[in-house]
Amino acid sequence: MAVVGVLALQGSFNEHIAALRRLGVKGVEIKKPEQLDNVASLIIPGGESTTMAKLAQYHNLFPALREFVKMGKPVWGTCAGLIFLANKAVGQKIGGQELIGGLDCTVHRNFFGSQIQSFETELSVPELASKEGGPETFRGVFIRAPAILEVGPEVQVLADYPVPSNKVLDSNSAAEMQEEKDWSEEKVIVAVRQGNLLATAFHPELTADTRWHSYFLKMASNVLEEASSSIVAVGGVDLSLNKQPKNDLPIFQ
Ligand SMILES: NC(=O)CC[C@H](N)C(=O)O
Repeated sequence: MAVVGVLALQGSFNEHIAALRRLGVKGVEIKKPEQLDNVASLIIPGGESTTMAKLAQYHNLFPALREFVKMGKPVWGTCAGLIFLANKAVGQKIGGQELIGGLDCTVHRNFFGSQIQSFETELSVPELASKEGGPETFRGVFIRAPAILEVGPEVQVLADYPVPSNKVLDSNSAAEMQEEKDWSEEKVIVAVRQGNLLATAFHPELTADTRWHSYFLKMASNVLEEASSSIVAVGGVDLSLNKQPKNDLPIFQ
């Protein structure tokens, strides 16, 4: 199994590396653009997306990260990493922040409120249920978490979470949301997959449950296998790695 790169600018990269280690897989820290050449897949951890974006700009990582995504290499973004991968982010500071883009969705950066409105919940994730009938629920750790408000047609929703419908419209704090008794329910999306991209609004690396990491490793090996078989199919010209994301550039707000 090839090593997995973990973007190590800020946030929970050590926890991702430890989770990979528990599965017998080596995670390597990525801090510079050229280090991306040594890995076949990448995890972008949670943390503080504006800080991470500033550090990524400082190290000139954005062009290489966009190229990595565009080439169809497997990438998983957790929490701030999800924000990084989104084509469009709302609820940001004026001026916004640079994104990698590629994931056809609109993400709300602090949808569930501030740090003190962080929470844990059991999520239903049918994709994680084992064939032997293992649990399909997963303990979602949401820390100042984003939520996905809209997805494009190529995005597969893996998990969602119920919230009051007016919350989706005007994004009050999670505390206000709990106080409103007579809310009608709507759902926001908290885990998605789009081809080579996986994104979760919560932090699987902060739990002892490695099923999301296993899911990503399996997804990555399938994506890479498909890519290498298409190289053989077209005599050395890898068409699958020239796929363009739906929207070429992320929108900054
Ligand atoms: N836990 C997290 O990764 C929080 C992400 C945070 N909402 C941000 O904008 O960076």
